[in-house]
Amino acid sequence: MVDGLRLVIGCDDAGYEYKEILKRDLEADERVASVVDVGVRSDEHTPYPYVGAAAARLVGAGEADRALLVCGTGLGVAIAANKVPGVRAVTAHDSFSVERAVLSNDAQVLCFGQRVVGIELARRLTREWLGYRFDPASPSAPKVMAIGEIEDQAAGSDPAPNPASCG
Ligand SMILES: O=C[C@H](O)[C@H](O)COP(=O)(O)O
Repeated sequence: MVDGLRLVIGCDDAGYEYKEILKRDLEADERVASVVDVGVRSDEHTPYPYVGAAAARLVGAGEADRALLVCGTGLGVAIAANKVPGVRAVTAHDSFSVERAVLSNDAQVLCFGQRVVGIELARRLTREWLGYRFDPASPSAPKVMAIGEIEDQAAGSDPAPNPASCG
């Protein structure tokens, strides 16, 4: 993946104000190629699982590189997004966790809680997040692959993962 990230942004009604602010920031960032807004709009009240899953499906299908999601806590949208095959979503409200979410976990989805973190910190964390790229040759890569193997096994298509494969 190179610069020019294709992003998705979404929220429930508890995350709407932050979503709008972060969306404007992303649209103005030269590292961002596109931003697709999956809602909600100001007059919508779609429950967070549907918004989280809609954003994650675009990532899982390869139509977007990453998603940024906001709900009250950042927890519900992450749980919903993680139900989509191939998607790794995290909630992170500190700089180190945002860095490791990409560099250790190759997480494509970052989630914030509007009721948890201040807007200026959320904006800063979003800027930092855009600068990280997962290295598929790093020692973290086999562990990320193991997550996929566990997912395949849970879907009933693969044998139980072998911990030795993580080194
Ligand atoms: O994780 C859930 C979110 O915080 C959501 O915005 C609020 O959910 P609730 O209304 O069920 O508390």
